[in-house]
Amino acid sequence: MSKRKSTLKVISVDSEIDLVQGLGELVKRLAKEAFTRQEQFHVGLSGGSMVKLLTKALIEADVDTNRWLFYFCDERHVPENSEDNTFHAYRKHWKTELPRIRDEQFVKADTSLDLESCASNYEVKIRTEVPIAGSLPQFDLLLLGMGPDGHTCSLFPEQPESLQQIHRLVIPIRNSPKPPPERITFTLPLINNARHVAFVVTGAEKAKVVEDVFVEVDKLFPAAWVDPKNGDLTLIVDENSGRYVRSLSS
Ligand SMILES: O=C1O[C@H](COP(=O)(O)O)[C@@H](O)[C@H](O)[C@H]1O
Repeated sequence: MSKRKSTLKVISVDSEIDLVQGLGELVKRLAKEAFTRQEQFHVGLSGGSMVKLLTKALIEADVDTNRWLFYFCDERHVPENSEDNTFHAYRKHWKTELPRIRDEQFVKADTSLDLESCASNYEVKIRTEVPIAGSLPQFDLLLLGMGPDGHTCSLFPEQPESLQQIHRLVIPIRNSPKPPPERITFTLPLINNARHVAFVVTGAEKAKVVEDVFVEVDKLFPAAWVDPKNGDLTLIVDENSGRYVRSLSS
């Protein structure tokens, strides 16, 4: 029996140009599908390498983002104008590269609140904005990255208790092994209620963990817990990170 309930689709590409194209096609298709059900397309963003890749993908796909709403699967608890803040990173790029995306399309965390309030306040915003399915908010798409240690969002292998959270949808993270130390993050119940979760993972230093997570489904790695219960799971890898998962690609 498969170790995962969802079916994994692997898109393995040979260049960044192809990766950007594949990501652009995916988001465009999922947005179109969402608009057959509802007025808005609800997308959860990750930080790190995703910022530049998604920016390029949206430009390349030349997609109308007018009715998209952007959320943050995790956020660093730092001032909004800090270089470490994920909203700041997107805003900085999109202001010049995707100027049609408006500030009010971001549903962002209020990092001026204390850490605990920042997490609980963001959960309330998500419960208010995102359509509900099975009593939980259901994102149309979550775009996730994965670190070389197998962390995703701000769920880290050193903090396995964060994977056991069943009541809260957004939790505070203290002493994050990766700086900055204070963050908030989506939890597994929210992540696994999404209609579609897509990981985008690049770089040779992640090849082994990609195998551990997506072939072995080794639960030592938080990313291996991502398994949308009624949704689809896609992995987009480049020639370096995807070295050991070629056999899974369609
Ligand atoms: O700290 C974080 O790291 C992960 C992975 O980042 P990457 O640069 O290795 O792709 C990212 O997905 C997450 O949002 C971020 O807070």
